[in-house]
Amino acid sequence: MTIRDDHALAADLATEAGERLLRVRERVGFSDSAALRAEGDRSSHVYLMESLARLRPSDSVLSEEATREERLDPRRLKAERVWIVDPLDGTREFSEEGRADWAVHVALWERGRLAAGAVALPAQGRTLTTSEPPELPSFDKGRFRIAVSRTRPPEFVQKLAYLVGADLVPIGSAGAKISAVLTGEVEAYVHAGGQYEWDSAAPVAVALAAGAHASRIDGSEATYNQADPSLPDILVSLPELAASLLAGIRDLHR
Ligand SMILES: Nc1ncnc2c1ncn2[C@@H]1O[C@H](COP(=O)(O)O)[C@@H](OP(=O)(O)O)[C@H]1O
Ligand SMILES: [Mg+2]
Repeated sequence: MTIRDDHALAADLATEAGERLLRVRERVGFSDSAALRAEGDRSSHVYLMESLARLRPSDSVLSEEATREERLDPRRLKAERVWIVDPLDGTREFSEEGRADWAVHVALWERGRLAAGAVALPAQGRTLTTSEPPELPSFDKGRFRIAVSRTRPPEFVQKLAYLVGADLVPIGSAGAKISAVLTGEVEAYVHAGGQYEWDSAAPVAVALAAGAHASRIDGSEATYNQADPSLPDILVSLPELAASLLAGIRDLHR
């Protein structure tokens, strides 16, 4: 692997981790889905940790699959550069044969902001990256589509869809849902009720680089590398839709 810069490194690592996950699916099979999920999470985490230790030895890493002690390591809060990774986002969908809505997330946080990121969608054969952000589709007035969790859709989102004139599209994985906004399968993603920094850091980095709207659902900036990695809600949309979605969410929470 030749390492050009942080954007290229994020893309290369996410893509390679994704190819390894496709091989794990082939090797382990789908008959014992718990075993497949565990092997996918573990092997992808080990690959990303070993690669980052070798290629960026001075940087810190925050990974979903790290131990609690590793995640709470106070050195991360003093570090200038922290890689925030989700080795397998949409673990449930990864373990279901035929599903392509799962992802590998690799983001770099540097001195207070997301500096680079990549989302690999291995079963879709593509990686979205900050080095070459996707060109956003344009939005014509009319009904639009909001991606929601297949298994944990926020309670208010059905009402929100009614209010703003949208249809809900259940998709697994935060990375796959945010990618769906950037590639034109849906126009927005709304989540609330629980999530962590690794679920959104890389896809939000790519969304912002592409010119999409990405924020907390109250409109404030999503901030990363906090002591508590919980980041329970997120809104990503085409820029034209952000104001009406934020207004709708505000009305429903009044
Ligand atoms: N209420 C909640 N609490 C904690 N994590 C949540 C959550 N809802 C979704 N997530 C996490 O966000 C990711 C996308 O979820 P979903 O597919 O339901 O939209 C999943 O990551 P992992 O697959 O990495 O665990 C899932 O665990
Ligand atoms: Mg995740």
